[in-house]
Amino acid sequence: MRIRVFVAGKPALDHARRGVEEYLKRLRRYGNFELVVLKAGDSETVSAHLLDRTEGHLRIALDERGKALTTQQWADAFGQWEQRGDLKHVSFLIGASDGHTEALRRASDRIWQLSSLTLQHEIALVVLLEQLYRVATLRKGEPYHR
Ligand SMILES: C[S@@+](CC[C@H](N)C(=O)[O-])C[C@H]1O[C@@H](n2cnc3c(N)ncnc32)[C@H](O)[C@@H]1O
Repeated sequence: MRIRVFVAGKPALDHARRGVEEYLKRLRRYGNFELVVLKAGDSETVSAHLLDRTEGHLRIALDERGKALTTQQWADAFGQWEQRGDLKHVSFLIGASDGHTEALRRASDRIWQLSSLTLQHEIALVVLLEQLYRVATLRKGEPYHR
């Protein structure tokens, strides 16, 4: 199962770029994680590209209005997806400055939040990668998550 994180535009904020690099480096030990950076643009364009690039994937739209889950619930969801023999790609989708379009929300399998606060998209990316790292260590029984 390949886990992809999609974001529009390379992180420009220095602190976000360093956070992204750090968690991607840490995630390398845990298998198939990839960050895909799409061209930046308005919500319509970015959502259309996200849909185009994730055809056939299990799509998780990240959105402040989404469902709030615990880290353990994220880990349980990963476990269930792995049990499914048919699931090759799970993709996490971060939206543009004005968020995801309604079409993308409808086409997503899950809509999850990272918090109920509105985060700048590069900060949302760092929080998401840290959470994926946390889930990976939790599932291996490693002591990072407590
Ligand atoms: C600046 S936010 C967009 C805010 C926009 N007003 C909206 O209604 O979605 C850009 C992207 O960052 C991600 N994001 C920001 N805050 C988030 C949160 N608390 N939980 C999950 N994703 C978030 C989402 O993918 C969002 O589309």
